[in-house]
Amino acid sequence: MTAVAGERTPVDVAVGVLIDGDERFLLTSRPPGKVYEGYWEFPGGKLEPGEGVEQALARELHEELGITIDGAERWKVELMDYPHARVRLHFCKVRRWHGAFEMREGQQMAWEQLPVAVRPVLPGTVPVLRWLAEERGHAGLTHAA
Ligand SMILES: Nc1nc2c([nH]c(=O)n2[C@H]2C[C@H](O)[C@@H](COP(=O)(O)OP(=O)(O)OP(=O)(O)O)O2)c(=O)[nH]1
Repeated sequence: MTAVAGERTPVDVAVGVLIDGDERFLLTSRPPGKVYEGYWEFPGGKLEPGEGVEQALARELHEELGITIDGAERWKVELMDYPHARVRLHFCKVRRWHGAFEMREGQQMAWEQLPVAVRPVLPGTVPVLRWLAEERGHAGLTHAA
């Protein structure tokens, strides 16, 4: 059977754009053993059956980072086609959380400003950096090539 990219059913993914009091945003590196290992992204993960976006986001951020979020604001939705999957990314801004950060999957974390210092960033992360740049009136590069 031939799989045509456009025909694949997208997998819904909840993604958190955590923003601190200095307007820095949190990036995490993809853990060892996952596709795009070592690439930097906004933390999150796939919705489980029956879950909503906010619920999945709260669960994933707790599982991966050890924090409990106090609300999330839906921001943007983006469809991405990768060779391994077609994903619908639900980006949510998170400004309040509690608990200490623990990298529970062996990933790394970095609080970033534009342009982002860490590299490489995941392809699905690039548009988010552009939206942040637009909101913030940041001209020029958003990340290193
Ligand atoms: N978390 C996250 N995933 C992203 C971003 N951009 C982007 O294209 N993706 C893609 C990569 C993956 O194909 C998918 C997220 O799936 P994942 O494998 O990280 O999710 P998961 O934690 O549920 O993984 P698993 O349990 O199936 O191993 O979304 C992003 O900024 N953050």
